[in-house]
Amino acid sequence: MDSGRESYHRLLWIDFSKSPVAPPLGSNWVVLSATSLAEAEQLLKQGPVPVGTFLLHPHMLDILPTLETFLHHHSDTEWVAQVEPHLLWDNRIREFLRQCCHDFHSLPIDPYRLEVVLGHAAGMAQLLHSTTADTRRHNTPLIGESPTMIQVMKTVKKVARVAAPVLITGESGTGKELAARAVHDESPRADGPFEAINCAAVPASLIQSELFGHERGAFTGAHKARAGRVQAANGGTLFLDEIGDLPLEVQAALLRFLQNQTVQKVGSDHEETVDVRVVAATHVDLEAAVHSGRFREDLFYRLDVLRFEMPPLRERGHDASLLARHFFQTFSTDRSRPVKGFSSTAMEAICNHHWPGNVRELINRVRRALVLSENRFIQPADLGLSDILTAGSRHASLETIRADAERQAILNALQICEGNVSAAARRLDVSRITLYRLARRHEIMISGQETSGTKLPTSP
Ligand SMILES: Nc1ncnc2c1ncn2[C@@H]1O[C@H](COP(=O)(O)OP(=O)(O)OP(=O)(O)O)[C@@H](O)[C@H]1O
Repeated sequence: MDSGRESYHRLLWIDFSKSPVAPPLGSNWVVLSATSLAEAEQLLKQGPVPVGTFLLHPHMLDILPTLETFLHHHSDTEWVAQVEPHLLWDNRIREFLRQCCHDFHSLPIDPYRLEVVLGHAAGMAQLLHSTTADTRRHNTPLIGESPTMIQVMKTVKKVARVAAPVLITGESGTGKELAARAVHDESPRADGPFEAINCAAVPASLIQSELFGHERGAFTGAHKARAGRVQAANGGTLFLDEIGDLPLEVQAALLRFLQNQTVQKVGSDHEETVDVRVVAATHVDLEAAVHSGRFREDLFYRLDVLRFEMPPLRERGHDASLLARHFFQTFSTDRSRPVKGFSSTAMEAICNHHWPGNVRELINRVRRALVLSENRFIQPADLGLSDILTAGSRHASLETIRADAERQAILNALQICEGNVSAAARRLDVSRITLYRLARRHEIMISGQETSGTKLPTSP
């Protein structure tokens, strides 16, 4: 395969309708259009196409099995379905999307959202094809060089070795799912399946059968028996995202499964044994949910065996700029006036922004800047961050600026010294005791002291 970055923006656009729509995409995409599977087949024969998308209309339910075979046959391409929203309630479509597609976009087309989804698919294709199958499995895809992220990566490796459940906490968009995948990839189960389910995204009435499957006729619309996600994860890992949103009755079933490694389909009277490792994630405080009666205490203790937190992006020092450069590379285009990179003020804005939406927000801002920027180098305004620098310089008191600089200097020193407190203290020309005191003041946690802020690793 051509290893050039541009080649990842080759896109196959399949529209089966009589009057196909013109793809509303930026010129960064090299679009190959097809109106039938035969035409698509011909185009795919001419060379690899990393991303493919097709419009799924209701009249196509009949050809779903043919489409499924076609997509499986071309599984080197990352497929994105464009679907009429009401079709998403059809179990066949849901299963089809889950089995055959990288992602889906609900119609009508929203060019910006569609570009984001296709961009992710292109990024994923690049990631998958630029590494061999072997190194892919053993390389964590988490990017970061800050002490907090290095600590996360070490923790991932440690927890991957054991079979106990893992609980990943952290704000939305910090990379909890990515970390869960890394746990799976580093574990002895790496060759098994990784099944992810977002408990908040599935309607409460469907989640039990989604997780554990159902027998034919178990409820209205259950035309045939189906295995659940737990069974699908047999031999691998089940990732339960937003576990705090699981309804109480499903929590009871999940607890039984965690205790016995057995599942019972909805409408069935017998249990099946499965071998599944559970990784759960939450952005809400599960302990508080237990106190308020929204989450079962016994389930909480079952899940909370190995816990780690994904730090918010604002606590990862220069990782924000590292990630910005990474996503810039991923989504960069071959436009006639290509954007070359970030201006120094844009980088400053990236480092100063609070990132409430974490890495997901960063991805979106970089993508938007790449599409909208009229400049050779991305400016703060292209990122929607022009206020940051001016607001920062207008309102921040000298004391705040000094405190920020002190905190950043400590984080940098610890990062450079790989968490070695003595070396970092020497570098900053302060005593170890002073460094511990300052770290406590700035809520930077170094092992051996108790604060609730940023956690940093220490060398032995
Ligand atoms: N350290 C990282 N390196 C590279 N990409 C990252 C990193 N962290 C997050 N991402 C990317 O950011 C996006 C959001 O990550 P992810 O979905 O894992 O977050 P999350 O914490 O599970 O979010 P939510 O709580 O909303 O489900 C994904 O596209 C992911 O690939």
